Amino acid sequence: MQSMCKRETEPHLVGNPVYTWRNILLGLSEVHCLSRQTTSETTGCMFLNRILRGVQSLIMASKYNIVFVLGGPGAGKGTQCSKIVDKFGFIHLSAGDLLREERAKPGSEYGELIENHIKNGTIVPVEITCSLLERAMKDSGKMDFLIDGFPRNQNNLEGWNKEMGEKVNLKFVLFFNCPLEVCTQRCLDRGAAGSGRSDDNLESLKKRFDTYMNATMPIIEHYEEQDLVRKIDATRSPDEVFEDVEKLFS
Ligand SMILES: Nc1ncnc2c1ncn2[C@@H]1O[C@H](COP(=O)(O)OP(=O)(O)OP(=O)(O)O)[C@@H](O)[C@H]1O
Ligand SMILES: Nc1ccn([C@@H]2O[C@H](COP(=O)(O)O)[C@@H](O)[C@H]2O)c(=O)n1
Repeated sequence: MQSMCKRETEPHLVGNPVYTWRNILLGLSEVHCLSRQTTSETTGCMFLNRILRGVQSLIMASKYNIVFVLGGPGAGKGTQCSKIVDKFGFIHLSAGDLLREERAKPGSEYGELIENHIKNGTIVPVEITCSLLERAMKDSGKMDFLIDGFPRNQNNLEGWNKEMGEKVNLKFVLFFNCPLEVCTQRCLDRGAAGSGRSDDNLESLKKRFDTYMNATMPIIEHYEEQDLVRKIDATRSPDEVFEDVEKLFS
């Protein structure tokens, strides 16, 4: 049977609501025509597949698109995220920034706990971080997010998967690879330039690196096994790093 109308089947359109509804309606109208004609089972399956693709596309369109951004303290995650935002219109949510904001709220029930974790370079329980992230996502009214500095340990990963796993489409994990010495110097310079961060000092940095090596690297390895990690050499200048980054979003 001849196709009644040209359909869009390009993979990049999957998730696009117009494409989704168009394919569902075309599939349904073809099934309707088929039911009035004698035709093979194979052709029927083809049209059913088309409908299923449309439904799948609809489900994808209703999910948040996520890129996790990971790397050591000072690797340049925030710097690159702001360039991605400018060029590709994502919403940047930094888990660390959200925790610092929560800590600063007068009367926050978690303020003290968050400050203790930040100073010690340890990781705040996922229930707190995940709910801050989900609230920020909902409040933005947008669908495409860079989630910077998350998931940082097994507890982050499990809590996120439980609460958000079904609501998101994880596109990839952007990993800024940078040696400890370079990262340390960047954070110390940031502190000296007046970042005001209670953890841009040598004592906190040692603890943050410990957490990074022992708790965050296994998470990156976990995503590597799923072929989701896009590793970038973050030792170069911000513009040079971005040349590689933008290729992943184009
Ligand atoms: N490619 C780069 N070369 C040199 N300096 C950089 C580069 N990228 C960022 N910086 C500087 O290093 C410091 C840390 O950068 P940034 O805040 O982007 O890192 P981060 O990975 O988000 O850090 P953190 O995890 O501690 O929040 C900043 O002062 C920033 O200006
Ligand atoms: N998922 C996270 C992210 C951050 N933290 C705490 O915030 C500190 C600063 O994080 P940056 O990403 O801004 O460097 C970090 O050392 C943690 O104490 C967290 O608990 N969970």
